[in-house]
Amino acid sequence: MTPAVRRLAGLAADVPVAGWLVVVCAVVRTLAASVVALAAGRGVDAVLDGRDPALPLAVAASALVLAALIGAAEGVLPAVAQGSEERRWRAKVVRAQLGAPIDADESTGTSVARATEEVERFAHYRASFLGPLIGAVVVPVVVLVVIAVFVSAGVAFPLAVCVALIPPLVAWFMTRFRTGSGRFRMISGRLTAAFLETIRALGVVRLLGAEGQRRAALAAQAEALRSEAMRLLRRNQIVLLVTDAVFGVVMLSLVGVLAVAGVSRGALTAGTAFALLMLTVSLREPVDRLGRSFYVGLAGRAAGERVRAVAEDPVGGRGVREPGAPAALDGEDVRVERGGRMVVDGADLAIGEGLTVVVGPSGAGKSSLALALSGLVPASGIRLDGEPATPADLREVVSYVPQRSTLFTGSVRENLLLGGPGASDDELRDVLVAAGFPRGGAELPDGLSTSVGEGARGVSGGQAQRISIARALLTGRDVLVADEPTAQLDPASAAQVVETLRRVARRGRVVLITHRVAEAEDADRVTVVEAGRVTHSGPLDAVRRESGFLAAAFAASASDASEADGRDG
Ligand SMILES: Nc1ncnc2c1ncn2[C@@H]1O[C@H](COP(=O)(O)OP(=O)(O)OP(=O)(O)O)[C@@H](O)[C@H]1O
Repeated sequence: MTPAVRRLAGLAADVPVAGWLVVVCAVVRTLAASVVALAAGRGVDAVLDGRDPALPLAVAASALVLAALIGAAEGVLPAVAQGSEERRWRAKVVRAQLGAPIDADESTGTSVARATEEVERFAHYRASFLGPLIGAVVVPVVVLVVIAVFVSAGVAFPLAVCVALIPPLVAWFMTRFRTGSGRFRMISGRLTAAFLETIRALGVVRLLGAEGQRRAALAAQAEALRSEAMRLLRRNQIVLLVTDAVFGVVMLSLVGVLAVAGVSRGALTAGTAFALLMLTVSLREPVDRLGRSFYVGLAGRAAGERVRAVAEDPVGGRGVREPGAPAALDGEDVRVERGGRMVVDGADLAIGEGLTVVVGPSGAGKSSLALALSGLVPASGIRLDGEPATPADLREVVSYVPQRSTLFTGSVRENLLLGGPGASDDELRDVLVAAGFPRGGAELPDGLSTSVGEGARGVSGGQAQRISIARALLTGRDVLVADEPTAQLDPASAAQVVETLRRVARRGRVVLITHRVAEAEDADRVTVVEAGRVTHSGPLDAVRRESGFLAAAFAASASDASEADGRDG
């Protein structure tokens, strides 16, 4: 299949049933309009010849009513299809976004825009653009056949050449406009993200007294969006003008010349020449429609690519692993790109049984590696049971606990059930015991029914982190990756969380990313990440001897501890 054929096949696959109905309606309506033109021509001839034009005019009037009725149906079909297309694609996107985090680097603004305006544009494109687009190709062919059969093949041929120039012309304009709408999208996405950020951090903005600055920044971005929209509209108008000029001036002039020549040679009657002019007008109509909605086509196609990338991302991975056989997770020459820069660049690592503690300087790439291992940002080089693993494969075997615990408004029970739908209260209590609540959650004010608010209000930071670990354990996945779970906790809570992870690691595999090197005591292996690579990995004592970073970090940690002791003493 050539790329052009593949593109056409892809286009046809995108047309919903209503779109094909629109095409059928357009063809039938064109045939009815052709009957109107030809019968009107006969009427003109009848009048000029002094015959009764009643019959041809009655035929023309009936065909006109039919064409009008079909035209009305053509107007309603896309509107009906738009609603169902929108519901269908929005459900797919939301399911994919909830089912598996696509990419931790994607901004909230982008995710929201995709589930709202991009779905809307894509639905509009499928429901209202593709049918008329196919109509724009099919209808002129029907008109040309009518002209060849009922008017003159000699006239149909030069018109066919003229019509054949339309698709390349429109395609040329479309490719020119692609970059323009890409910029619009980017500016629009940034504005959405900036609005969301400001709303979320309104308290901080007020405390800083920075309302004016934020307002000015948002106004500047809104102005950039407005002027980009105007630029796009201007370009759109140019396209309309050019297509109008080609069809209005060139085509009608050509037909006018052909009609006059035909009549003066006696090859055409005046009525047939009149019919030819009317038919030429309906030859223009689909291109007019296309011209009016071509921006819908451009924006919709681009939105469709992004909607599809999410909606059709396989939420599930391989799904073929034997239950009970723990996944072997390792990486060779692991690379992770973020923001256009390679932030993990050639890391080799093995995640064995027990506790693997990952340490390294700030900005070395530890969090990026943790996200990649969890299937939350794309990476190359990660293997599962010796085979290259996709993010979807990894999400089936790895659970992830981030630095800030994510608990949703609701009860502890509801939050836990997100990790193990259908788990009984006894199972929830067991998992809470494993996560450092020896009384299975009875130590919380209301047990499993304790309410937590947005973020984790209602329980302490350490408790929230241990509830998050319990929820991760409920997923039953083989590897638990925790990225600095103690960074925001006081020493006592941090110690409880680390103790919990050590306990969990006794029965499985835990990867703990941390700044506190003391948490590496008792680890089964310590991995040092520096400048995007694993520089040392092995038992703590060996790595401590070999890694300058780790030796220095332990020395700093010991002097911090003795200073603290000195103060306490
Ligand atoms: N979302 C992002 N987009 C672009 N670059 C990013 C993103 N997140 C992190 N980076 C860059 O990737 C590099 C590694 O960051 P990462 O957070 O993985 O390091 P880290 O070792 O975990 O650092 P820290 O210990 O300070 O948390 C940094 O240079 C950072 O600027």
